[in-house]
Amino acid sequence: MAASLEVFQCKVARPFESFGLRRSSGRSVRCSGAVAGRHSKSYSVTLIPGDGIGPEIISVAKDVLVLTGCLEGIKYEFNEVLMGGAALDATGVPLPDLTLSTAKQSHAVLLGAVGGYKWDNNPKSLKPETGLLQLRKELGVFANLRPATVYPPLVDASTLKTHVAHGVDLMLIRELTGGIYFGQPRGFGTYENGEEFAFNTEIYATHEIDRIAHFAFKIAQKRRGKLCSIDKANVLEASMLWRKRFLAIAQEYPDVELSHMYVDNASMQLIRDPKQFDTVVTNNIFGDILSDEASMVTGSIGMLPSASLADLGPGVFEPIHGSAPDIAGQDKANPFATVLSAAMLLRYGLGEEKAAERIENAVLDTLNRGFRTVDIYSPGTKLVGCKQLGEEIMKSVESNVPASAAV
Ligand SMILES: NC(=O)c1ccc[n+]([C@@H]2O[C@H](COP(=O)([O-])OP(=O)(O)OC[C@H]3O[C@@H](n4cnc5c(N)ncnc54)[C@H](O)[C@@H]3O)[C@@H](O)[C@H]2O)c1
Ligand SMILES: CC(C)[C@H](C(=O)O)[C@@H](O)C(=O)O
Ligand SMILES: [Mg+2]
Repeated sequence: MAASLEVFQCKVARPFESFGLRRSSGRSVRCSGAVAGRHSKSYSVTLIPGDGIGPEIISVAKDVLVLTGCLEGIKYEFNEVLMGGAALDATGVPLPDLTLSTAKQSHAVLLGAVGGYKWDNNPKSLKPETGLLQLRKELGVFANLRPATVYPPLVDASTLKTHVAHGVDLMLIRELTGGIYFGQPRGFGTYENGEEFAFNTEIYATHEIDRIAHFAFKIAQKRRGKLCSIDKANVLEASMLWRKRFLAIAQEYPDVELSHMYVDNASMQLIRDPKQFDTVVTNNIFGDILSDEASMVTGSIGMLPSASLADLGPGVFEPIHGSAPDIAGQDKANPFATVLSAAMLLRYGLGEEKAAERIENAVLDTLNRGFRTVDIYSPGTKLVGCKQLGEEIMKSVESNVPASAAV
């Protein structure tokens, strides 16, 4: 398998001239001289399309990144590599060495999703998802930001009542490299009577709790100063230590109001009154589950992006959803979560705040202009496929209507 090095080139479907882009050969495009001349910064980005709808949504997000770069003076060197099922088929392993080394050497990783029916019965070491977990662990991306924002034009897409969903803006922080996902011992066994058993270990060391706690308090400080830690400290020892450490570390953040909630209650409160939450922090497994739940408050799992960050080194930016094998290859996938992940890549991975805002403005503008994929469609809006939605997002990137001016 070879990484394809692509310097600031992409395939887009609409007339590139209107974006200040020009065709170089075939369907590839580059920035026109005038636009390209403004480039001052250059970053290497590892692209991992993965499986299922992964390639469809990554293609849109890449186009959006390139166009935004043209307009904001940012240049990328893209390295596209394999992971998950695609890597298993090509190389026999879910995370090839080349993928890991490429990711480690880059400024940021933009990921689609992995997994699919074909590999569902593989042994654990040969599952596509194992490649993703290895990548997260190897890059040390312990802090996973999953923002759930209800965009006003999408309030009708939420399955919740309008007054419940309207105005929701919460940041779920998930610990990503510890807990039951990685805890030892784990495995399968057989009792003497022949009955099979299987087990996993929910385990957190103090340093793992402390670093996610400091991270969460700092994010809460930048938001509305409210942090809710979600655990199961009435039952689980790992949660008892989690709560003890959060209480201790809270002393260092007197400006943040810390509260605690059991995970079963939290899953109910998220649906009852999601606006009560500002910043939420939880462990690996609870964060996985609660973020899928939070996504439906916003209208669709196709709307939630994520940023996975390490103390040092590249972050991983990916939608929270999976490879959606049920709609793969049908041009039905919602690319917004991946496009918003590209915005998080610019903000948290590269420190390019203005470019991140341009993409976020474009998402809101595209929604305001009425374009929807089927998962967020409601009567009176315009139903389009993944590709066409990508083209509409590109138009909005170019026009850059600020969110404050949005209708
Ligand atoms: N980060 C990842 O790579 C990741 C995350 C979750 C699941 N997975 C894998 O994905 C595969 C499928 O898992 P699943 O079905 O449980 O979850 P999923 O998130 O892939 O799909 C759940 C449902 O949501 C829909 N959906 C998901 N993303 C969508 C989008 N962008 N636009 C429109 N609809 C969308 C799907 O069509 C499906 O009906 C499994 O192999 C799983 O392990 C991977
Ligand atoms: C695919 C799987 C390993 C992954 C997880 O459980 O972390 C996914 O569900 C997610 O939310 O990113
Ligand atoms: Mg998940």
